[in-house]
Amino acid sequence: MEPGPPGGGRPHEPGPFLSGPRGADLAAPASSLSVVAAVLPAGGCGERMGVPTPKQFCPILERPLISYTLQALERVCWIKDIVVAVTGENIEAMKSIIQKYQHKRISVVEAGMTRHRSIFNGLKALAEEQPNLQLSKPEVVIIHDAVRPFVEEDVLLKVVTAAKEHGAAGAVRPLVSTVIGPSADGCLDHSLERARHRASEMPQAFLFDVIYKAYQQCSDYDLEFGTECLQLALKYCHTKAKLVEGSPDLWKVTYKRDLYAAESIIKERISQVICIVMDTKENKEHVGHLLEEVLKSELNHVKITPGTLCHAGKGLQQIILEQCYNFVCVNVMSSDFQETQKLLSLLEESNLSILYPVVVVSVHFFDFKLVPLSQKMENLMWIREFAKEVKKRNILLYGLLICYSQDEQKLQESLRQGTIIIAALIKERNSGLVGQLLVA
Ligand SMILES: Nc1ccn([C@@H]2O[C@H](COP(=O)(O)OP(=O)(O)OP(=O)(O)O)[C@@H](O)[C@H]2O)c(=O)n1
Ligand SMILES: O=C(CO)[C@H](O)[C@H](O)COP(=O)(O)O
Repeated sequence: MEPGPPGGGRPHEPGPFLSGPRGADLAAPASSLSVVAAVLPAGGCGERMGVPTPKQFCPILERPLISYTLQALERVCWIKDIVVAVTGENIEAMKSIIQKYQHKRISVVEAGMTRHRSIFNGLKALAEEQPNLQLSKPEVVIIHDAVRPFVEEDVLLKVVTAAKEHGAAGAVRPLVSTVIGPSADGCLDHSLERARHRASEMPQAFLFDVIYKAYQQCSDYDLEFGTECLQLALKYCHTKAKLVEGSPDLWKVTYKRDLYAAESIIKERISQVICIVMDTKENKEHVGHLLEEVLKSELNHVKITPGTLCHAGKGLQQIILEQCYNFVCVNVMSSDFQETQKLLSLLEESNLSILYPVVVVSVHFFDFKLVPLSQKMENLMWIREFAKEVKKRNILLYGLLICYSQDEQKLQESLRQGTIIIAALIKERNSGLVGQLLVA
């Protein structure tokens, strides 16, 4: 990964939840003087996923799942240190992920044979001086599974604030299915009243001294078979955890289908804003403006924002800050790819595509009556070369040829067809289609 321009920081997390700079609308935990750290157990083998790669390293849009979880935690500026526990054989892979995706404030420790042992190793790294790690004991520690990528700042804040008051806190969800207890002969012994029970999810937070003492005292049986940190705090420190209602997105990626669900959520989040760039602003009759209007009316759930490539890309910098990962570039006035090439250079210079694939649809209008199709196609075939080049930087370039007609009705029909194609390209982010020229 090549470094970006000076000051061109890594982009923010997309999604409907952040309006300004990361977490600007959320205050730091109750007392802003408290030091908060996080421990992420990531040393499992993902048996239930049924694939050779441990699920935390499985790719979603070509980036490992764990990187999304790290991103969700590191964007919270009041979390000082994030300790990740991975198996010895994955330590180097983990370090490369941290470097490649420019994660900050992360320390890596060796995982244990069970989740509880991995968490304990993370806590030890925070409590005791470690030769290669510069960590200090926090007042509050968050524990969060590396395979729950959609944790939001508001729930982290809620569990931390509750942990400061109660000693321990954890996110819960209503049960989806009823929990039943079977007897030894495989028959129903008893069932729990669903409305009176909750599913324990993550994140959880603890006063550090409470959870560390609990882990130091707990039995080998607890470390081997236990699945609930809140229970350890109760059993060994008599600390009754406060339960905080969490969102459905906190679920744990466990089975293969969960990877598909996670990918859909991520794609949905990064498809909410489309920037339309064109080589003229003044002329309202410009066909690019007509396309903009159709995009706005057909994709009314998406924010369509005009972008400018003039003034050394200042307009684009702003759009990058607004977490836009989709660009429609209209080439009309300039020669075939001039505007698209300008846009691609600016995107390549920025760090926008480090975390998510950026879609660029290069739009070209074409009047059958004026230019022979073969001649136009010959020029546009260059798109394949450009696409191959920018794919290396995680930019997905597609071409779209829209038939231009003097007949207004026909033109509107082509524009609507073009909009459908643009929406599909953005939604799918299909890397197999890069460099293809689609016709509307
Ligand atoms: N020895 C272990 C086992 C699990 N974990 C971590 O604990 C979290 C939740 O555990 P789980 O979903 O059970 O993960 P796996 O043990 O990997 O999955 P499976 O039970 O299907 O094997 C995961 O981030 C996992 O990597 C860990 O750090 N160390
Ligand atoms: O949901 C949880 C809350 O405590 C844990 O993630 C879960 O219990 C871990 O167990 P396992 O590793 O066996 O899935």
